Amino acid sequence: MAAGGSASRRAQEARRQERLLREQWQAARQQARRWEAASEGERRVAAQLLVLTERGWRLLVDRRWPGTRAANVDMLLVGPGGVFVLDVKNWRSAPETSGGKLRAGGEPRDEHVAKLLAMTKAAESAVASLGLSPVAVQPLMVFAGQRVDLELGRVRLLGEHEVGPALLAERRRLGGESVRVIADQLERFFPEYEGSAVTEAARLRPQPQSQPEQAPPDAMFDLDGLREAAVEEAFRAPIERWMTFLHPDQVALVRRNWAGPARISGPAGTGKTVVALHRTAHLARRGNGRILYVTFANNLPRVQGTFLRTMSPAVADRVDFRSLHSWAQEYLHDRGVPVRLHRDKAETAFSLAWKHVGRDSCLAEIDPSPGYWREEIDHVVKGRGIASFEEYATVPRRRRRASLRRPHRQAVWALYEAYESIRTERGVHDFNDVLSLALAEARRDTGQHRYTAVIVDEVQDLTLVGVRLLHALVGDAPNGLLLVGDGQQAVYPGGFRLSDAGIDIRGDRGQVLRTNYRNRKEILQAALAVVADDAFEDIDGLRTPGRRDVELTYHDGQVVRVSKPTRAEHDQALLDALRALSPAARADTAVLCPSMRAIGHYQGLLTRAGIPVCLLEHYDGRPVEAVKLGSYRRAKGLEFKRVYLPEHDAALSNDPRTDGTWPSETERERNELFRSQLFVAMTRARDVLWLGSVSRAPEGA
Ligand SMILES: Nc1ncnc2c1ncn2[C@@H]1O[C@H](COP(=O)(O)OP(=O)(O)OP(=O)(O)O)[C@@H](O)[C@H]1O
Repeated sequence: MAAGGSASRRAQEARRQERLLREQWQAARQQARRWEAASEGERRVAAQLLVLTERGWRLLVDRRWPGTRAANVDMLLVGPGGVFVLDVKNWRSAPETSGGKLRAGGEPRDEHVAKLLAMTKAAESAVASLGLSPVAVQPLMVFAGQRVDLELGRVRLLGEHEVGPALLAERRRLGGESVRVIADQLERFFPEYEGSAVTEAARLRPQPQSQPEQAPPDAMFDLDGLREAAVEEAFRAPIERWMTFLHPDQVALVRRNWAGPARISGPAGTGKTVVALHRTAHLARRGNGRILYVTFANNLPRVQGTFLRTMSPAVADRVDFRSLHSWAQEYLHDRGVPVRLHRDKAETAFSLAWKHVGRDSCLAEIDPSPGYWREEIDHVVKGRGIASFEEYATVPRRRRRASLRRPHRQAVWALYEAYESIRTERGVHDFNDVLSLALAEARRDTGQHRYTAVIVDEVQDLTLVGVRLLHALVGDAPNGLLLVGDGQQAVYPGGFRLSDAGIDIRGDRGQVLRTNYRNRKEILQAALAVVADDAFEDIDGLRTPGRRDVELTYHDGQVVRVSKPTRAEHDQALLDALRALSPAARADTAVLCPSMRAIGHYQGLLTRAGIPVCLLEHYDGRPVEAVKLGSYRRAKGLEFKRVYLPEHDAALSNDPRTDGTWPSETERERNELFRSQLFVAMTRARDVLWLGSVSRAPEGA
């Protein structure tokens, strides 16, 4: 990803790099020539790598592998591109890979791969306490005298000619100080090898050129590859810090072996997604199987896929980032199961059912709006896969406020049956049907499991059937199912417990993160104030108070409250605030709205004002110099430096009637859900949270 730069700037940089590299290459050749015990091929490999030491890399050569009696590690290289564990091979035949196996000269050579992977694991352990993610530690086999560029699982195989450019082309992960600290740590962990023929001086420092030698022409080395990579490196943007460094406790979760399904929970902004992404990359690098990373929302998988590709490009093609419903549809299609998903026709079927059996039933006394009963069918009846009235009659309706007595449940059941009969008659499926069909299919699917791991982000948004489906894909396999989420951020009605899904998470397989790395203190406090009175039940069945204890990393945030008497003035204040931002600042800014109608309104407003807008449904995580615009729900899992919430309190009827009771249980439930959504929207802000209100003067005032 080279950023910008005119052609002449690039040409200039190329000439500068060429000059520099020639000098560095001469010095490196002379230094490597002093390594008498090494073969000529190994010396040439070392010379390439010594060029890197002039560019901020540290090279450790011939180190002892702790925990083994006499084994050694050929080279460890630490630099801007991360940590590399190198095994240098002087084979006569070129390596070949096929079917995940390594061969050379017709002979299997897999034991070399296994050994290198074990050394890499030791290096990962050595740096885990520094918070370095295992995705930044990579095994490399380098072949003296060969031209090679292959991959075998997570191991990269490079020829002596390719290794230098490949390492320079690595994304920048580490700054100078990190390189120093990590190299020092590795030096301590992998001590000097006593039998080493390489002197300490040669190992670490370029030698003074006391006896200048004219380096002979070297057929294997030409500067083109290195120069190209060096120019690219000079133009590349630095990578986000979290893509390399985590808290050591987070690294431990990334690397942990779990004997069965596991769960990571924790309040907003505590790094759940970051840990899930690093773990995904780690599992993908460790094995050869495919991994499914799934969320409920459509846009989130795209964004997370972009992050993973940046963080660990080598394994990105073995991870499917999908929304649950699109994955389920594709799965059914692959299995030859016909699906006729039609949202509008299903909607019409429900409207007819409501007209025939709902509207005049006892349900209207509890809530006259058909929406509430549609949710009951979607999230409770079908979402839980309830197949008989007897089951529905006694089911605990989690996170549903209105208490339904038997006649009400009978009326719901009649409405459900009417809906199902009209829907079936019209030959259409709704979203819940897609998941139920996929679950039935997955349970029948006795063939090869297509995934070795399934990672579910924002699990609290799924229905019970959705979770059962994902569980069915990997069962209770070790490191198979990982559920990541936070019940406080549930933005859909209804809910379930893990025990309802037959998922048993015990002991260290349930982990809680507690340090918020995203929100400034003021922002988090404002957000927690919204849900302070809303205790919630998470999927483990635990009840937690709304105002949770969270450890905070950052302070000095800004909560800006703007209240105007009219919508026009309110909107003007929003535009003024957005106009004051530079184009680059707009790239990290979001305007979030509670409804589609509001999104339409603000899209028009911003566009007319000449402020570029990128709708969240089109956002894929790559930087774009436009203000992001979308619903509270679509903002799930994302974050922005600045978040603007126009008319944020318009839908909050936060004042119970004067006698302290709510107008109705269902209205209370709707308010609670809205507050959760607002909480999610507010906690997307890192540094600035803008809260707009229209404080219309009371009638007649
Ligand atoms: N160890 C860390 N050091 C610095 N920043 C971190 C660390 N862990 C996570 N972060 C940052 O904290 C922010 C929140 O992380 P993340 O989105 O993973 O949290 P989350 O728990 O999934 O949040 P939410 O539930 O609100 O969606 C991100 O900017 C992430 O880069």
